[in-house]
Amino acid sequence: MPGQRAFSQGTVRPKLPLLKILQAAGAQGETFTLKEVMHHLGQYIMVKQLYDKRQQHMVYCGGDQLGELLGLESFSVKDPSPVYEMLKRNLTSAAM
Ligand SMILES: C[C@@H](c1ccc(Cl)cc1)n1cnc(-c2ccccc2)c1-c1c(C(=O)NCCN2CCN(C3CCCCC3)CC2)[nH]c2cc(Cl)ccc12
Repeated sequence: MPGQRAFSQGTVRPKLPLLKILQAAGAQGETFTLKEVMHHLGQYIMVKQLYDKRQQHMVYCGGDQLGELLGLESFSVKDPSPVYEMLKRNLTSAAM
C-alpha cells in the first residue's frame, strides 16, 4: 500500500538527476526511504569505482553525474555534510 508506506517510513521522491543516478545503481521505482537512497548511492560509487582503492574513504566524483550534483570533485565519506546538502536540494517528501 504505497500511501501507507509514505506516511510510515518518511518516504522521499528524488528529483530526476538524482533518480537517474539511483537507477544506474539498480534502484527500482521513484520513491525511497532515506536509508534506501544512501544504500543505492553507495552502490553507485562502488559500481562506478569512484572511490580510491587505497584510501577507501575518498570518493573522486569529478566528471561524474554525482560530482555535478554535489558540486564537488571529491569528498571523504567521513564528512557526510556535502551529501546531506545535496540531498536537501534533490529530494522532495513523497508523503504529499
Ligand atoms: C557509512 C557509510 C556512509 C553513508 C552515507 C554517507 Cl553520506 C557517508 C558514509 N559508508 C561508509 N563507506 C561508504 C562507502 C565507501 C566507499 C564506497 C562506497 C561506500 C559508505 C556509503 C554508503 C553505504 O551505504 N555504506 C554501507 C557500508 N559500506 C561500507 C564501505 N564499503 C566499501 C568500502 C570501499 C571498498 C568497497 C566496499 C561498502 C559498504 N552509502 C554512501 C553514499 C554516499 Cl553518497 C557516500 C558514501 C556512502
